[in-house]
Amino acid sequence: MARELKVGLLGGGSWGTTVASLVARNAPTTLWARSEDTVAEINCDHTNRRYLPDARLTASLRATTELAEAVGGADVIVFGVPSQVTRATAAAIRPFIRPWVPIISLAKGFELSTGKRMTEVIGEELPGHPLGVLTGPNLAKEIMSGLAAAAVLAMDDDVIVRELQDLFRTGLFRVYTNDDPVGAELGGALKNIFAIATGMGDALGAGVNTRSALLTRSQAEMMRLGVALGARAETLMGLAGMGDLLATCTSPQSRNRTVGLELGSGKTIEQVLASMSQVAEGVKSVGPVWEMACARGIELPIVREVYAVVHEGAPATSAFRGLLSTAAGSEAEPG
Ligand SMILES: NC(=O)C1=CN([C@@H]2O[C@H](COP(=O)(O)OP(=O)(O)OC[C@H]3O[C@@H](n4cnc5c(N)ncnc54)[C@H](OP(=O)(O)O)[C@@H]3O)[C@@H](O)[C@H]2O)C=CC1
Ligand SMILES: O=C(CO)COP(=O)(O)O
Repeated sequence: MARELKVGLLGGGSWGTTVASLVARNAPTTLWARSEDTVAEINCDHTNRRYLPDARLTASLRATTELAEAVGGADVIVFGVPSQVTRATAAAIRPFIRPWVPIISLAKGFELSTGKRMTEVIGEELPGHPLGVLTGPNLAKEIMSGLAAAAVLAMDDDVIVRELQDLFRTGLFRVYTNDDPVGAELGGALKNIFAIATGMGDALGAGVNTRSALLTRSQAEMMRLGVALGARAETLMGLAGMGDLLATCTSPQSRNRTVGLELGSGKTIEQVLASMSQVAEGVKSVGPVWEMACARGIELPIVREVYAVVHEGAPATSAFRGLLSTAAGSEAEPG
């Protein structure tokens, strides 16, 4: 079944290119990137050195700068652009896509202006399409270097999700189905904020005990807000939540953790962003997430401290003083 489907994937960065290369092993796949150089390199050399310096891509993967060519004949569309350009990209493909084609989102962020999840944004711009997310502890460069990984493909429709599972999986990329797309999407987006916190702590010399406490309390914050926003707790305990939290908070490859490391070393957020050429979604997500928590009266001490460093110019050292000064009551309570 999967071999008969044509796939159009939007986004020629680290993750869009990685997923396109995996899917191209299973089905004809066309990747859209806005850069002519990236497209020419993928088609001629089967590489995308700017984002995946050492990776060799599946030779059958085709790339184009034309949206119509990527999505016009596609049976499945995959969104791999950063969250803040997802709405514009969805609007731009509207004239070209066929009705009822399933759309899978890879992005792990919230829209800055609305606080919406990416499948909400895509659904508003492209109504009438089955929507899903592919997410989990999936560092692009690791996967392209041939190391095994696992992900969840989450959709409300359990027939479509099983048909699409075969598109994404390979021998080393295990794809589990999941019927809680809201929870899977929230887990992937929320963990980025905690990776910034972990990076700050590591830069300040946190020990293994401290980091373990921070990760565990991060998981508790993810559960508190995630469940209030409609996630199922078991989804947040799985690959899309706990799994991705562990990967992103501990890997030197994580861009969000790197942002935290740099903030912890004393740089301002402006200096950190000026030195980065890749997206770290947690920087934009922390504002909407903090607002959602405040609006619901949900206490998230770690998110509060990351917000203060990113948006209010507070030093990372004061974030840790702030966390330590929060009274430790019952483990079931915030703090
Ligand atoms: N990297 C990873 O390991 C993983 C990332 N993700 C998620 O995937 C999403 C994409 O991240 P990733 O691929 O890593 O990002 P990268 O920073 O590696 O690449 C960003 C891509 O977006 C493109 N882009 C930027 N602005 C625009 C725009 N205005 N219109 C169209 N395209 C644009 C860039 O194009 P150009 O090169 O022309 O600037 C580039 O192709 C994020 O939400 C991320 O959280 C999820 C799992 C793993
Ligand atoms: O989502 C990711 C791993 O699952 C990638 O994390 P970063 O965006 O922090 O690199």
